[in-house]
Amino acid sequence: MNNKLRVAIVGSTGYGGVELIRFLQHHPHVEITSVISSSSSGESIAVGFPHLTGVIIRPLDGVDPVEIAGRADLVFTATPSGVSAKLVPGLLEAGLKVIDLSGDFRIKDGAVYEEWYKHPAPSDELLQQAVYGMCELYGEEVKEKAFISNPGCYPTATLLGLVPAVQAGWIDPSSIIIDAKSGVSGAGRGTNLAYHYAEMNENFKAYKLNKHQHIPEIEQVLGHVAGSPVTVTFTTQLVPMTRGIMSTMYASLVGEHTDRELVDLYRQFYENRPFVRVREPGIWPSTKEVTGSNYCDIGFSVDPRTGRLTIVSVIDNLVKGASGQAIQNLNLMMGWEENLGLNMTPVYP
Ligand SMILES: NC(=O)C1=CN([C@@H]2O[C@H](COP(=O)(O)OP(=O)(O)OC[C@H]3O[C@@H](n4cnc5c(N)ncnc54)[C@H](OP(=O)(O)O)[C@@H]3O)[C@@H](O)[C@H]2O)C=CC1
Ligand SMILES: CC(=O)N[C@@H](CCC(=O)OP(=O)(O)O)C(=O)O
Repeated sequence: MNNKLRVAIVGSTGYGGVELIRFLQHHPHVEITSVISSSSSGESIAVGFPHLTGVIIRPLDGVDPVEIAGRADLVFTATPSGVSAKLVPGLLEAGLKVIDLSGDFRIKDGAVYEEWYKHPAPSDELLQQAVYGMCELYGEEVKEKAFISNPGCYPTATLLGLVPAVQAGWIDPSSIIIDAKSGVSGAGRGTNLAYHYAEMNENFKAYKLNKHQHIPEIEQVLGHVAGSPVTVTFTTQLVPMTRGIMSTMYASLVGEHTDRELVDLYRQFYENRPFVRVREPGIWPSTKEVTGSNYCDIGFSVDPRTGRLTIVSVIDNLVKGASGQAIQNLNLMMGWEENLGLNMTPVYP
C-alpha cells in the first residue's frame, strides 16, 4: 500500500526544480507524481537533464492546475518571479498545498513588492495567507499551513547570521552593512550574457547595488525582530563558482561582547535546529563546507579596536537557499521530523 504524499514540481526543468528532485527522491514520505514544464511537456526530463536518466521515468506534464490536483496533494512552484504570482492562485483554488520558491509572496506590502520586483503584486489576501517559511525563525507558523513562501537565497544566509544578535540587542540595527557573494547558479538556468563562461571565469562582478530585490525582504524580517523599521546597506556580487553564498555582515556592537559570548548566544538561539552550525571562535566557514547540504554555517569576529562585529554566514544557494529549505518547510507543514530527506553531508572537496 502506498500512502506517501503525492508531490508535483512546476519548474522542474530549472536549477531549483532538479535540486528538488535530487532530494525528494530520497524522502521517505514523498512520491514525485508529476514533473511539470511549460515548454517541454510530453518529453522525458532526461532529454534536457541526462543525469536524471532512470531517475524520473514519467514524461513531463503540462501546467494545468486541475490536472496537477488530480495527480498530487502538494506542489512546489520553482518558477520565476512574476510567473508564480499568476500561477499560484489557480493551484490553491484547485485544492493543492503550495510551497512557492519565488520572491512573489515574501513581501507583505504589495506596493513595496511592485517597487522592487517591477511586476503587479498578488492580491493582499494571498500575500497575507502565504507564511514566510524561514523555519528557524517562523517554524511554528509553518505547521499545518497550506501555502508557504520560501525565503530568498541571500536573505536566508543573511538573516540567519543577523537575527540572534539583533533580537538580543547586541548590535545597532542602523549600522548593518551586508556584503554578499553568490555562485552563478543563483541566477537560474536561463541564458544571459552576464553568466557566460568567458564573462564570469576569473571575474568578480558587483551587481544591483542598493537595488537588489532582496533588500525589502531582509528589512521586513529585521524590522519585525527589532520592533522598528530597519534599513541596511546590501551589496551583491557574482563570483566564479557554481554554488554557494557567503554573506559577510558588519555592525556596531551595543555594549562589550566577546567572540565566545556570541557563539554561546547563537548556539542557544539555534538549539535543536538541525541545520545551523555555529563555529568556534576563530574558525570561519567557507562555502565548500556546506556545498550540496542544507546547512548554514556561521562564524564571528569582534574587533575591540573599532567596536564592530563581523559575521560570516555560508549556505548552498540551491539547497538551504532554495530547495532544501522548501523541503524543510514541507516537513514542518506535514508535522514530520524537520530533517527528513535532508540529512546530506556536504560534498567535499
Ligand atoms: N537559483 C537559486 O539559487 C534560487 C532561486 N530562487 C527562486 O526559485 C525560482 C526558480 O529558480 P531557478 O530554478 O534558479 O530558475 P530557472 O530559471 O533555472 O528555472 C525556472 C523554471 O521555470 C519554468 N518556467 C518558466 N516560465 C514558466 C511558466 N510561465 N509557467 C511554468 N513554468 C515556467 C521553466 O521551465 P519550463 O520552460 O520547462 O517550464 C524554468 O526551467 C525563481 O523564482 C528563483 O528566483 C530562490 C532561491 C535561490
Ligand atoms: C546570482 C544571482 O543572480 N542571484 C539572484 C537571486 C535570485 C533569487 O533568489 O531571486 P528571487 O528573490 O526572485 O527568488 C539575484 O541576485 O537576483
